[in-house]
Amino acid sequence: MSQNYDAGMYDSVTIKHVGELDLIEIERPECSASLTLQGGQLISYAPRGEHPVLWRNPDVAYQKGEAVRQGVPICWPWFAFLERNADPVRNSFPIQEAPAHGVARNALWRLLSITEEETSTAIAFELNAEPLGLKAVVTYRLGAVMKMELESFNLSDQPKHLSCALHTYFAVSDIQQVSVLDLDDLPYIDSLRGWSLHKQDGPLHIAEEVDRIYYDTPAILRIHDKKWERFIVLESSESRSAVVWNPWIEKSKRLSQFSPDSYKHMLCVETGKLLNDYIELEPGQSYTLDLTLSSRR
Ligand SMILES: O=P(O)(O)OC[C@H]1O[C@H](O)[C@H](O)[C@@H](O)[C@@H]1O
Repeated sequence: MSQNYDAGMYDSVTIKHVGELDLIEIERPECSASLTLQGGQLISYAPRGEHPVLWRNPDVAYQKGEAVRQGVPICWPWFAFLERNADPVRNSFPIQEAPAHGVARNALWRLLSITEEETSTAIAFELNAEPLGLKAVVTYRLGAVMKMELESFNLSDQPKHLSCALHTYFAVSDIQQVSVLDLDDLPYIDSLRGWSLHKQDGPLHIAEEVDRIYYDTPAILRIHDKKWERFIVLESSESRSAVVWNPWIEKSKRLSQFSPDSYKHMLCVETGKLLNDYIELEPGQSYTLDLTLSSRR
């Protein structure tokens, strides 16, 4: 690893070079996981003895400067195309040709700390986005559950408004066997139907391309997987919006690092601060978005 770091200091941590990136691998009695400094990203996570919570993409490229389509890419400090964001977010970043999903996921973050705790390993990364007047720190706690916190800091002397998403690729047995619970009655924007507003009726079953932003989401969302007889539970005390995305057949053909059949084995539920649920930061202020993932019978 290019950064000053001695893997030998930690029982649960090893470093592996894959493609062009270094992966930090965690093996503990409670779980296995891997992370990379690029994107400050969690790449894999599986509680011991269980199906992985995060999808393992067989086509993933570990290339410098290219987002890794797996795990939890961090979309920050805006989600999707900047021009699709609320006015205060757009106005905070008066830049030409803003990259989709912000600047964090392709950038090299700095390792801040690794701490071995009694039942988890904690790892923190920092991204100094000085030109945007911002800094981000992400902290992961990897144990029988996965806890992460994404802190955004306003380093500038102007108020800043930002959006973000924890673009989580979940592993599913078979996309036709899963449903997303806890969305009933919620409003959502459907980006595949001209960004029109709709209302969810019952659990969400995926049987075609889906790309939606749900509002007013509760603190807990669940993905029910009938075949694997499990619920993945997403908990966030701060997020009130979430994207649900599956590219299905046609869009899969246009995606990088994605096999034609991969849509059957993944589902993105992206806990976030999106559209009008954006983050407001006064100069010097910070904000923490939290997410806990667990797998239950
Ligand atoms: O291909 P990417 O830039 O990684 O984006 C992948 C997907 O991210 C989100 O889920 C968006 O809602 C989708 O519209 C987009 O296709």
